[in-house]
Amino acid sequence: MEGGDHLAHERKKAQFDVEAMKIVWAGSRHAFEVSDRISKLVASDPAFRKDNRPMLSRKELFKNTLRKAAYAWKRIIELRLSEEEASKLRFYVDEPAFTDLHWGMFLPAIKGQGTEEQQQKWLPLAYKMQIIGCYAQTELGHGSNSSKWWPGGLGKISTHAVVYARLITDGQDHGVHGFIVQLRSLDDHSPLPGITVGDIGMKFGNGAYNTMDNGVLRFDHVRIPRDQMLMKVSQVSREGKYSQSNVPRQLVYGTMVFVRQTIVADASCALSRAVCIATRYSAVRRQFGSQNGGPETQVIDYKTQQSRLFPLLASAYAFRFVGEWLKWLYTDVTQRLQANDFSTLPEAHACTAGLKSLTTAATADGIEECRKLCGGHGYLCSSGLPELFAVYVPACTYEGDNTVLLLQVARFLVKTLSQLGSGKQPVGTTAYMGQVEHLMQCHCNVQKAEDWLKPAVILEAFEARSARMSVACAKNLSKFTNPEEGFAELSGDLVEAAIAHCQLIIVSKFIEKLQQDIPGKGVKQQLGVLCNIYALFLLHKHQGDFLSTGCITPKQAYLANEQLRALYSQARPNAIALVDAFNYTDHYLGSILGCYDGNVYPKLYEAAWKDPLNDSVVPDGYREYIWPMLKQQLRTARL
Ligand SMILES: CC(C)(COP(=O)(O)OP(=O)(O)OC[C@H]1O[C@@H](n2cnc3c(N)ncnc32)[C@H](O)[C@@H]1OP(=O)(O)O)[C@@H](O)C(=O)NCCC(=O)NCCSC(=O)/C=C/CC(=O)O
Ligand SMILES: Cc1cc2nc3c(=O)[nH]c(=O)nc-3n(C[C@H](O)[C@H](O)[C@H](O)COP(=O)(O)OP(=O)(O)OC[C@H]3O[C@@H](n4cnc5c(N)ncnc54)[C@H](O)[C@@H]3O)c2cc1C
Repeated sequence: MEGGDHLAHERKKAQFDVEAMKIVWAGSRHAFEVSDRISKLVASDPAFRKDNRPMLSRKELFKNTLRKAAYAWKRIIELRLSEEEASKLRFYVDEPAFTDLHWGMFLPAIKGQGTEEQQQKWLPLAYKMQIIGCYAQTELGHGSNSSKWWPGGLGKISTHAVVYARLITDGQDHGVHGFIVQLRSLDDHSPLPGITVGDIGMKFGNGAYNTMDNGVLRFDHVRIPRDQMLMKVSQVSREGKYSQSNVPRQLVYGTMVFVRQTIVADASCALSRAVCIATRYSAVRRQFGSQNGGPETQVIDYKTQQSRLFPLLASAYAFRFVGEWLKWLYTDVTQRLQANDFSTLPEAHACTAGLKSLTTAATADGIEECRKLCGGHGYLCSSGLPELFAVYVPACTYEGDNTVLLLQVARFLVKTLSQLGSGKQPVGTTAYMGQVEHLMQCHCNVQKAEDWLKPAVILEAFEARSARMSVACAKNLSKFTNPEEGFAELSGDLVEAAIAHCQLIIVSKFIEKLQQDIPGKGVKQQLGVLCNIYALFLLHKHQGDFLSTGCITPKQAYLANEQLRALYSQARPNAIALVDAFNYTDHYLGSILGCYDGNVYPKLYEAAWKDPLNDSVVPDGYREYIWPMLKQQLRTARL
């Protein structure tokens, strides 16, 4: 390796089998092999180069994305890639594009809400990319009748859209329904009569999400054929008669449940990527602390650096496992829906909404923290972190604003509690509410720091905190005569209760993961350390909740923090190997600071000279603006 492996000494410190951890991270040997093969395929193909993105104008950037998308599709066909491989290829190309919405929302919306007949008609066209679709729900203003605004892929490329609009028959408003609408001619791509469509303009960050054509759409007397209304949930007959299938109306929002579940898995990817960069760089970077003329301290050895970095490393793993579980939950609810069992839909909605909110918020904040952990160099585009942040941060808003989603979770929690009175036993992620009487009065029995390593102790503390916060909200709500008024007044507390519940889910799924058989020397032990870091970090951060609800004492909070410090020391020698287990190529990371060999400084130096500003020694504009100014100063000085 050119320049040698500057992190080799760190890799030797690992106390576990990194190859085995790679399989755990990927989810299975098969998933690992697909991911490994496809990531290398993308990394080795110059057509997928991405380091020039920050330098390109919007038009160049967008055209480049179209080129990459077409080339990716060509490779998918040539190599006869499976759906799984093709989706990995798009993932590793790592550039937001209209194809994300085509595959990620347009197709799932038709699958989830279209009748068999509609699926047979539209899906083959979409699978072969003979039509390109987007998902048009959000409006410019309020309501479902102004202009669509934001849909990705809509602005310049989509030929079709699933449009959400109010259905009115015989003067009666039946609420929002999905319709497949053709937007553009399949011959010359011009908008069809009555359709106004275009891009909404530049977004946050240079390059970044500007590869996407988020769009605006208006209709003027556009006729949508009756059979293009998605009719699985409700139907309109030829005579204009409206009817509903014997299924919950909420299925209209099913695409969001699907996509939110994928967003949780994506959060672990984005966070792990930032953490990989910050961890490798923290091991390379030395700053101060030299004794007797020896080398300066690696910044990763500073406890403050560890207390900021290692919880993020642990969160990346936690989100990975909760994402895996959420995928299982989604598959389970889908199978039940097919068998007309709708009982788990509200829980699936609450879990996907809440976990989407929690994981995206923590990831967006985590990426920014990683930038700061890399000091000044983190601010350079070549660190990969500014672009990653700019691309990632809208995840806190799209697919439902995070606060709005937490309010959905809060409604579910309040409903669950109110049903306890009627004897309905909560199941799944709310099963703990069934022991609410115990959880309202139990005492944490931690007496020494190591007691905090017991999974049962951690679980009970998180369950008690969540139950007590939800019960407090329910009690306060009961004081209002108008429940909606009460909900609005107490929404801040309700959001906090929802956060406590979702944190409990993540912690409990990490603990459940550790109860499985996990092969590989030291792998389970390292995951145990990360699980405890994740749980105790949350406990430390939210100790106000735990203390004010009386779940723990101040002494126990102190002991949790003491244990946390000890866990950081255990994680330290394994840190580099734990990020190597993500198996990211340098191409995917897109970061000089995070490169595998840790040969950061020569690469930074070399990259600087490639900046277009360094093409000439004297910059454009010097003669025009600076030289006359200097000359003027010179003249004044001589006078
Ligand atoms: C779905 C919204 C718009 C509904 O709002 P509203 O009409 O006010 O209804 P309620 O919030 O009162 O809910 C009624 C009822 O339905 C349940 N419910 C809500 N959502 C779902 C769901 N997804 N699945 C199942 N059930 C659901 C809710 O619990 C209530 O049940 P009750 O038993 O209590 O009656 C609103 O809730 C919402 O989700 N807003 C967010 C809008 C959103 O996510 N938009 C996404 C646009 S696409 C996008 O952003 C794409 C991004 C790009 C990319 O992903 O790359
Ligand atoms: C990059 C990007 C891509 C997108 N892609 C798509 C797409 O492909 N298709 C599509 O249809 N849409 C898309 N969207 C739109 C996205 O789904 C919406 O922006 C999102 O759902 C939030 O809705 P809003 O913009 O109307 O925010 P608002 O609802 O106006 O939120 C503004 C503020 O009000 C608060 N608020 C709103 N309602 C409540 C409430 N009931 N109680 C308390 N507080 C509240 C919110 O918390 C927030 O702080 C995209 C958005 C972005 C940024």
